[in-house]
Amino acid sequence: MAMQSIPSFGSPRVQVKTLLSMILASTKTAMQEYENAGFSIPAPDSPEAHPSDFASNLVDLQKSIIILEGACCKLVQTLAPPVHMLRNHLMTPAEQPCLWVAVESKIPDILTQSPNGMHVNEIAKIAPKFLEPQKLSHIIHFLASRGYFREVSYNVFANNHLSLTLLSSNPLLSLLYISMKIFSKGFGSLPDALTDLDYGNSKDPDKAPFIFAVHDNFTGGDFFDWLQQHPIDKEHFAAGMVGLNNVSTPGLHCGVWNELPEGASICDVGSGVGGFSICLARAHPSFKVTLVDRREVIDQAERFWRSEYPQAVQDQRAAFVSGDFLKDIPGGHDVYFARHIIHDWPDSKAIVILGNIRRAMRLDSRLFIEEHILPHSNNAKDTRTTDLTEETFLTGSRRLYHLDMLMLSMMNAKERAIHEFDDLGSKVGLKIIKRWDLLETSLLEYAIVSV
Ligand SMILES: C[S@@+](CC[C@H](N)C(=O)[O-])C[C@H]1O[C@@H](n2cnc3c(N)ncnc32)[C@H](O)[C@@H]1O
Repeated sequence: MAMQSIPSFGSPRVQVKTLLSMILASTKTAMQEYENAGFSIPAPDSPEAHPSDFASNLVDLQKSIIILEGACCKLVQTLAPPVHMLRNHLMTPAEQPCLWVAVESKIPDILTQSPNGMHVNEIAKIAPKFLEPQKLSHIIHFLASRGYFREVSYNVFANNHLSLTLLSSNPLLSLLYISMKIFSKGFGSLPDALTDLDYGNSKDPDKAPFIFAVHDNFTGGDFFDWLQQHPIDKEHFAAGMVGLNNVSTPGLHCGVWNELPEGASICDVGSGVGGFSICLARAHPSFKVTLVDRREVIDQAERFWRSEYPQAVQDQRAAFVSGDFLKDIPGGHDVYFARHIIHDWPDSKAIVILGNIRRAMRLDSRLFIEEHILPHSNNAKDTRTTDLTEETFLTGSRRLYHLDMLMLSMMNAKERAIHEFDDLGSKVGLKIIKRWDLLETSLLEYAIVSV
């Protein structure tokens, strides 16, 4: 897509025109991408999934959607009175709980039996948990106003394209659960935790805002320690990570994995249950994958692989090592890979993890870190642009800053800009030698610079 840019100081009229042309261009690109991939444009009211829903390689489509979304928001923000925007933000707390009521009561699953719609009284009768029909009507009306479900006639609802994402088979819903039940505790305590003398000044994960919220009922430690003491939450966290992998596979499609020799051994540091490495092992059956995580998670990982990919376990192409990456990481692998690990930790601990990986590496080992990268820069000439460019909308994606806040509130950690990843590496004799753009994340390759 051609890049458009105007100075941020252009007149509002010019800005509006630029935004409109971005909206037009990105809409055309999105439509073209569907056509190029052989798909029709999805119908929002359709009660059936669209074949593109499961296509993870439509990167240009995803890019055009990010630009379209950013430009639409900016346009509304430009033209709307500011209190309009503020009032919109005041409404967000109801969204996740209402979505979760729909999921837990299996409303989308129930509606698949009735594509032309079902009365709310009937839905309430079939729902697995007690739901008072009038209250349920409030919930579904609210969700329909947000684009989930279609109201066919008064109080008669049908699934639509968006509500299909709430089917109980979608593992990503575990992220909705942890977001609503767990992450909300961290966010909710931010104002008090940030101004608390003890917690506010600390960069220790054991003193993160989330721990401030739960400390009365917690024996101490960081969020991952807390998770181990809460089995249902732990299961949801693992499932959510797997679900996330299903919607963010460009990392797998990036050419680097094809460069590796047959039989390469890959150490997935902080693997979780192996949402990424199970896809990697399937795509490259000669690779040997070693998963490293906390003991309880590694037990969970082994169960997950035995159920999802037993052949790999039987052929000893997957090994499960319990350990603490803040202490030690198994040595001698061809490749070290860590996805969404460094962002979980403040600098002092991130340096320890990278240092341990560095010590585990052979001189010819390769190291790949997959993370979100903030668009800040420490180069004065290269500071984040305030121009209205497509690049601005891509890198300034709101999800990035949401994650940054999430890391702060859960672990006193953060998302980082590229120079911060450079700085971390330089502390332990590593240097970034290549960056692959994976749309929302980047894959950074580090090499050893000092022995
Ligand atoms: C955000 S998850 C990322 C999981 C996986 N890399 C992925 O992308 O799906 C962070 C992982 O780090 C693990 N972890 C946290 N502290 C750890 C420690 N001290 N040693 C080993 N693993 C740890 C957690 O159990 C969790 O599985």
